[in-house]
Amino acid sequence: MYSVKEAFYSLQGEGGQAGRASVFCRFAGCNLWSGREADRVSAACRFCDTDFRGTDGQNGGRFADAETLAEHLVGLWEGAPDGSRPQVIFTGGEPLLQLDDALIAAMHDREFDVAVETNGTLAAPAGIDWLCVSPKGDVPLVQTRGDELKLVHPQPEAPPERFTGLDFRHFFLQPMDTSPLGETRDTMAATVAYCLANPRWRLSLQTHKIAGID
Ligand SMILES: C[S@@+](CC[C@H](N)C(=O)[O-])C[C@H]1O[C@@H](n2cnc3c(N)ncnc32)[C@H](O)[C@@H]1O
Ligand SMILES: Nc1nc2[nH]cc(C(=O)O)c2c(=O)[nH]1
Ligand code: SF4
Ligand SMILES: [Mg+2]
Repeated sequence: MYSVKEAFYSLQGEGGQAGRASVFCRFAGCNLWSGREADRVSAACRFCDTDFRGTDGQNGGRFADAETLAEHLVGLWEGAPDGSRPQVIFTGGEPLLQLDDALIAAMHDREFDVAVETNGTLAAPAGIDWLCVSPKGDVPLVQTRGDELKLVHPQPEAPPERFTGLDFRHFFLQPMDTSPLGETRDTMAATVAYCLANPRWRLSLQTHKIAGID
């Protein structure tokens, strides 16, 4: 059984695949925050910009098996058959609490590339085509390889230097959106300055927020 908060067709907003049309599957639940505002200050991850509680969002629900969920997600693809590969992005919440070999295989059977956005606290299954790991504070990192490491910045307990030795093809620094915290801190300047001084890091902006899309 899979619990999905919401699913939708949009453009990947962040990281090295930014701008690519994708079906998003947002799983319900996370191991670093309950999702309740009252718990935010005491959570292991405190700056989350996402509502991942329950299964009541657009195209959300509970799905009995991988084939059923895969059919549901394929049905949300709106792109023309132009020779490009369709992509599904599994996110959340924390997708690695639910994503398994059967669901990856079911999407591959339907000719979809599989991308994942994870906090890196759980080992990723094999066969993921684009793995994005986004470490959180002082929480131990288990998944130390992947396609991109996308660090939200600044996090006093997660300085970028801690991660440059890891096995990733791309290193992105993404300015923290402080609006979920009810703050208006300028995180952009520090993020730009770090990338200018440390050129193996590239700037990742949340372009979907600029574009006004999901
Ligand atoms: C909502 S998380 C879900 C996937 C997974 N739990 C994770 O943290 O990577 C998706 C992406 O949004 C990023 N993110 C969450 N809150 C953010 C914020 N306030 N500002 C910038 N990025 C944020 C996360 O770091 C992650 O890369
Ligand atoms: N457009 C868009 N791109 C995204 N990339 C990662 C997202 C996420 O919440 O995991 C996200 C999202 O929520 N929307
Ligand atoms: S780990 Fe990801 S989904 Fe969980 S609270 Fe943090 S940003 Fe949100
Ligand atoms: Mg998001």
